[in-house]
Amino acid sequence: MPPKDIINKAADGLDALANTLSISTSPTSTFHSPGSHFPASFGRGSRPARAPRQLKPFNTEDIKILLLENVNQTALDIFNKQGYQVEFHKSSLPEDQLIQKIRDVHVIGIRSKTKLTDRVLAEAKNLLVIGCFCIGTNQVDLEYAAKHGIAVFNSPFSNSRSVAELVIAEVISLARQLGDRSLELHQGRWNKVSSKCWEIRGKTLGIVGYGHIGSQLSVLAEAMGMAVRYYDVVPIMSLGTARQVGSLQELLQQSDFVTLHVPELPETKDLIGEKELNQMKNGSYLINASRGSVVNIPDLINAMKSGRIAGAALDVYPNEPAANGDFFTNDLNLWAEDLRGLKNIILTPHIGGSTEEAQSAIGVEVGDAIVRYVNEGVTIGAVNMPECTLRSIDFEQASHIRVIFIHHNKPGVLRQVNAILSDHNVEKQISDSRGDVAYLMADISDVKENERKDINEGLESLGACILTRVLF
Ligand SMILES: NC(=O)C1=CN([C@@H]2O[C@H](COP(=O)(O)OP(=O)(O)OC[C@H]3O[C@@H](n4cnc5c(N)ncnc54)[C@H](O)[C@@H]3O)[C@@H](O)[C@H]2O)C=CC1
Ligand SMILES: O=C(O)C(=O)COP(=O)(O)O
Repeated sequence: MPPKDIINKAADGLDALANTLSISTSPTSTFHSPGSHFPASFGRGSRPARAPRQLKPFNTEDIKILLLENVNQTALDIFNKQGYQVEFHKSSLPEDQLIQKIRDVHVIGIRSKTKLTDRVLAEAKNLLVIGCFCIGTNQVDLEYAAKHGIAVFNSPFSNSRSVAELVIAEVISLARQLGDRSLELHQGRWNKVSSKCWEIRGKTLGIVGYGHIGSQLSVLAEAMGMAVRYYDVVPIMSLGTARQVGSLQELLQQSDFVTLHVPELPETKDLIGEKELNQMKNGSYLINASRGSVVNIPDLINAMKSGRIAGAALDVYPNEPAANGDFFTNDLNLWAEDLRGLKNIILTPHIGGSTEEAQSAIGVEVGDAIVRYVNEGVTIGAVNMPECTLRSIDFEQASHIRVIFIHHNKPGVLRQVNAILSDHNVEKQISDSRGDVAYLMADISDVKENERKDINEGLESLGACILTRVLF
């Protein structure tokens, strides 16, 4: 009978998982070489390049992955190529079903809708990694995940351009009241007006949050002849002739259009409410494609009814329907029908990042990151773990193993780890910490099959252990 305990989550007693993963040193024909993600010279200095060995920690067919929210086909292709068992859903799941399913899987892939709270994650005893196939990670309890040895990856900028282009379209559409004119004609009404319709040339765009999306938008807006001002909590280099202003109030007072591109944080909740709407220019416009919590929508409704705000475009809402075809009514958000009844408001169903280009790029980016993490333990790009990598094990190094040890960041742990590894030659090692959690990778040479188990059990027995994985 082959030895089985290759992955163990010490804190949670992961016997069930361990029993499903059997050791095998012969890669299947579907196995995709993780080494191919890095240039051949990666980290090698002047040594001649040698073929990287595929780490094969276990039968990859045993890895179970739950993909929700219509994650792109590109990711499915990557996981299928690995032989992972993929369960795919087009929408998010109600919490009780999510809890049921998450108990079983090693990987979960979500987008912005699925909330992975501590309550849900507490049930995820087998979970190694979460892939957010989007930019935002506010839907995941990142700290809880890290403390339980669960890495989280996202795609930090693959849909930024799509959001920026949508916002440009909305600036013009609001200035020309396109939504209303189109709706009227769809209803058979001809209504040719120029009153309160404007060119955007020469107008000021105020960007709140000058990160990946805000700065991309800045370039597009200037190309359309707009003046750009931005407010951010950190100093950021201006692109083109855009100018950073010192306060949100200053930005609101100067801008004809205000657009929000901040993450969901406690500090950005209701960032725009009654006070801020009153600071905006009379007849100005508000665009929110960040998160629904950033704007106080009842206050916006009042400001639009009073005419202070001449138009708005919203792509995100505090509560969003779970699936296409679901209704956007007062059952979901108390003010939904009031909002829908306003003039010159563009309401879109969270489609800022929903383009073919963005979704296929995100599928590849997050899919690859997950495979690298599962197969090689590489955390580059993780949002809640220290970022560590080691150059791949060479093909000739057949008896080398890679040890991954996620642990509490306490004094003396590395001494204990090295005592366990001291009978072997540690070829290379890296260790880094992020808050309370530390991550160690070590490649060890000439380890016999029976010694792998000893190393695994030795590391697992340390009090600081969160998760030990032995890959070979
Ligand atoms: N509607 C959609 O489909 C999409 C929405 N998003 C949302 O857009 C957000 C922004 O995305 P990125 O530009 O990629 O993020 P980013 O992290 O590159 O930039 C965010 C910027 O906001 C700034 N910031 C943080 N708190 C602030 C505050 N209180 N006031 C002013 N600035 C503040 C940060 O310093 C940073 O420069 C994401 O977090 C996500 O929630 C992202 C992609 C698609
Ligand atoms: O990337 C983000 O943060 C987004 O908001 C896009 O979310 P989605 O992938 O459309 O659920």
